[in-house]
Amino acid sequence: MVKIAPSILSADFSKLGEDIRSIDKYGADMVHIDVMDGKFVPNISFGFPIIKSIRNLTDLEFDVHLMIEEPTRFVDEFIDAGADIITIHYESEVHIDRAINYIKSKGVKVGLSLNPGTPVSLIENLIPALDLVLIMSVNPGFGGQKFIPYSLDKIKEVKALAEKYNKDEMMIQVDGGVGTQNIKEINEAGANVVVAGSAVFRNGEIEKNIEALRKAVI
Ligand SMILES: O=C(CO)[C@@H](O)[C@H](O)COP(=O)(O)O
Ligand SMILES: [Co+2]
Repeated sequence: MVKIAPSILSADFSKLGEDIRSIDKYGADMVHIDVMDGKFVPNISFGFPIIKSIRNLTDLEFDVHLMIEEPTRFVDEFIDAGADIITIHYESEVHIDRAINYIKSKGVKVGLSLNPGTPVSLIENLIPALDLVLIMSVNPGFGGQKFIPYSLDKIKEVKALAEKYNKDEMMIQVDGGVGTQNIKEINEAGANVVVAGSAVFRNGEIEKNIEALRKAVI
């Protein structure tokens, strides 16, 4: 069963607490939290205070996606704010292996994200250390973009590496442009977690939208 991680970047921030309770109530599997610094990506989203303010609203895992330069600088603060999974971008650290090991040493799950233009082959040696690989199916920075079709090939490549290194429990997560129109083929390609922002929060119809995603993957 594919897991659904709503991206709160698309939530209604005038009632964020209500939206967090709704995604929990209507069956989300984790909360995807997109942190953007305006440098690594051309957008700025939110940081520690927002994450702290919603932490006690749900027991769902906080899946924190760091689209920031040199994320290792702030790992401790994101953990203090409530992160359960910290995903950093391959492109955001010179010594990505050290960054991964540092996050692991803190006892939280570690994910590695690849931009659409970054080949899967570059991360093969890192697979054994990872709890999650995040395949960006849009160029990072904004919700509501269109799914990039060749992402399906990258999902299959990551799936093959997970099998090669006996990482059956590794999360293969896809992020960007996921909806009822493509969730089934994304899951069949090998993804076991999908991030969905606009597809979940569209028109504020959270229950209906999550149900439609669940139905579309059957
Ligand atoms: O990390 C990102 C964007 O950079 C994603 O998590 C988006 O926020 C997903 O939004 P949709 O494409 O599902 O609307
Ligand atoms: Co994201």
